[in-house]
Amino acid sequence: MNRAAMTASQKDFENAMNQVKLLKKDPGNEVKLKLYALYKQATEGPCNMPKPGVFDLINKAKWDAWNTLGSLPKETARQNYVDLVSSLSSSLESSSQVEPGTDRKSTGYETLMVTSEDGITKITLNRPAKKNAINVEMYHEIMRALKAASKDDSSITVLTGNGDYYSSGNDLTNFTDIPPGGVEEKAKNSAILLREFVGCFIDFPKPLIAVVNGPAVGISVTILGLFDAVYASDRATFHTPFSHLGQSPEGCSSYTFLKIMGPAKATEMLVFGKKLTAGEACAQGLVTAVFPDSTFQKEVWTRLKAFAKLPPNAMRISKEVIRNREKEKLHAVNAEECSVLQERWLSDECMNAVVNFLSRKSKL
Ligand SMILES: CCCCCCCCCCC/C=C/C(=O)SCCNC(=O)CCNC(=O)[C@H](O)C(C)(C)COP(=O)(O)OP(=O)(O)OC[C@H]1O[C@@H](n2cnc3c(N)ncnc32)[C@H](O)[C@@H]1OP(=O)(O)O
Repeated sequence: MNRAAMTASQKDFENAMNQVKLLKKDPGNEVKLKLYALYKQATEGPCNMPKPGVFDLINKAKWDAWNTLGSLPKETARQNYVDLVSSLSSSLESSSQVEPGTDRKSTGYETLMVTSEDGITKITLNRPAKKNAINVEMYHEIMRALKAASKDDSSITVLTGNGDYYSSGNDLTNFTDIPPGGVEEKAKNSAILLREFVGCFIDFPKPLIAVVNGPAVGISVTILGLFDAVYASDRATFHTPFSHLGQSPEGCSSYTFLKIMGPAKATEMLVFGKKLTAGEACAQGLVTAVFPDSTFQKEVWTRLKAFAKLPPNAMRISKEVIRNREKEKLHAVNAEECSVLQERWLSDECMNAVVNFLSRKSKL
C-alpha cells in the first residue's frame, strides 16, 4: 500500500475493495452500510439518488448511509474507506497477507478509529451518523486513546472527525441515562468525568493537533484552546452555544479563549453563542491555518508528516517549556468550570433546552 501520502491513492482504494472480498468474517450490516456509503461517495460524490420509499427498507438504509456523508470530498471518502477496510482487516483477520511496514491500527474502540503511522497517531471521532456527538463511551475512549498515544512511539497526535462534522459536541442523550441516585448523582458523576476528560488534554505531553474537517460545536471547540495547533477546512465553523443550552463554558475556555482572543471576542462566543467561520476563528487566533475543503486533507497531512519527522524529544520538551507554567492554573480553571456546570445541569434552563432538542423542537 502506498503510504507516501496520508490521502489514499486510487490504487490504495482498489486494493481496499479487493481486501473487502477476502474478509473471512461478515463485518455486520452497520459496517457494510458504512462501506457502501464511502464507496459511493468516493466514486460518485454526494448522494444523488431519489430517496426510496419508507417500505423499501434496504435501499432506504443505503440511501440514509450515503446521504449522511453530505458534501464529504471524494478523496476523504476514499481515505476513510481505506482506513475502515484496514481496521477491519486487522480485527476480522483478512485471509490476505497484511503488508509489512510501520502502519499500526488500534482496534477495540467502538466510537473511534485510531491509527499510527509515519510518526503520527491519528484519533478519529467515528460516529458520523450522529455528527460525532460525544457520548459517555466516547469520552472514555478518547481518554484511553490519548493515554496510549502519550506512551506510544509516535511524535505527534492528531484528533479529527469522520464524516461531514468534526463534532457536534456533547451527545445530548447523555442527559437521559439517569441512575437510581437521581439527576443530582448523574450531574456529580458527569462533572467528575468532564474534569478527568479535560485534564487529559491539559496534561498531554506531545504536540497535539486538531484537524477540523467540518463544523465543531460545544466541547469540541472549547478544548481547542488546549491544542498546540488547529488546522481547519474552510467548511468548518466554531460554535459554543452554552447560553442557548442553559449551560456555561468548559474545556478551560473561560481562561484560554480570553487569552487567545481577548475578553470582547471571547464573550461573543462563550456568552452570546456567536458562531465563527473558520476564517474568523483564524483571525482571532483559535485556528492556526485554514485550507480550502477540496485540498484540505492533502495539504494538512503533507504538513503534519513533515512535522512528525522533527526530533520528537525536542518537540516534547519545547511543548513542556511553552505549556508547563500554565498547567496548575488550567487544572484549577477546569475544576471550577466543572463545579459551575454541575449546578447548571440541574437548572430548568438546561433541562428545557435538552428536552427541546431531544423532542426535536430545536436545533442550533
Ligand atoms: C444531568 C447531567 C448530565 C450531563 C452530562 C454531560 C457530560 C459532559 C458535558 C460536557 C459539556 C459539553 C457541552 C457541549 O458540548 S454543548 C453542545 C451540545 N451540542 C449541541 O447542542 C448540538 C445539538 N445538535 C444540533 O443542533 C444538530 O444536530 C446539528 C446542528 C449539530 C446538526 O444538524 P443537522 O440538521 O445537520 O443534523 P441532525 O440534527 O439531523 O443530526 C443527525 C443525527 O445526529 C444527532 N445529533 C447531532 N448532534 C447531536 C448531539 N450533540 N447529541 C445527540 N445527538 C446528536 C441528531 O439527533 C440526528 O440523529 P437521528 O438521525 O437519530 O435523528
